[in-house]
Amino acid sequence: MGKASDAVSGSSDPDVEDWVRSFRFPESGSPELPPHHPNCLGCGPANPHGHRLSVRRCGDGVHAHHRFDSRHVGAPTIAHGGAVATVLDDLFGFLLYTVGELAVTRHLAIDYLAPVLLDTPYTLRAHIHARDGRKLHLRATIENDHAHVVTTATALFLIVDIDHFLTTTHQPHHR
Ligand SMILES: CCCCC/C=C\C/C=C\C/C=C\C/C=C\CCCC(=O)SCCNC(=O)CCNC(=O)[C@H](O)C(C)(C)COP(=O)(O)OP(=O)(O)OC[C@H]1O[C@@H](n2cnc3c(N)ncnc32)[C@H](O)[C@@H]1OP(=O)(O)O
Repeated sequence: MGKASDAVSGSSDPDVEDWVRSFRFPESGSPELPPHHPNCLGCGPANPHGHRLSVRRCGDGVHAHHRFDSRHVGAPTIAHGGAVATVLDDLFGFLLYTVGELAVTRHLAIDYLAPVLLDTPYTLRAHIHARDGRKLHLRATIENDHAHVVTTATALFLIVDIDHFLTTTHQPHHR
């Protein structure tokens, strides 16, 4: 797959430029998918507040094993819904490795079917439900060790070019 930096047109932020220059889509055969940024809140190994999500390809989709911990408490023993959303958003992001295009979250919807418990193992899965031009319609589940689905999520990611990450001033978009 190509380098994301092929279309770089310049940036005022050297950190962003570095990220763009070094970003690679991994070979399609590799099951392990790397974090897209070391400080990412979802998957970055260098972020002390992060989830350090570790994601693999699984068929046409991706999957991960994850435990929320005491940093992610909402009510006692239960993970904060925002922490769950963070992890699902990041998991969706890993599908971009299977698409080979850069995209960002435009819409994220979550059904919290049952509490997600702290210090408890869960399996997360995501796949591309449909693609319509730039629009990627994505679906995900979180399942406990008894094969009960505790959370479902859908997302719309929109494919963007690299300039999206190099532009320092974005105008709001209205629907
Ligand atoms: C932190 C970012 C990291 C991203 C990394 C990317 C790639 C790296 C590759 C692999 C990485 C591995 C893991 C990644 C891990 C995590 C990823 C986290 C992802 C995020 O956390 S990312 C941050 C949050 N995200 C944003 O920061 C976006 C802010 N936003 C914008 O920057 C603009 O909003 C933009 C550019 C998205 C779109 O702007 P735009 O102007 O190009 O698009 P426009 O509005 O025209 O809509 C186009 C068509 O979508 C239709 N449409 C719109 N909304 C709809 C809805 N709700 N339902 C149904 N259809 C809808 C319209 O109706 C139209 O349809 P049509 O074309 O048919 O008319």
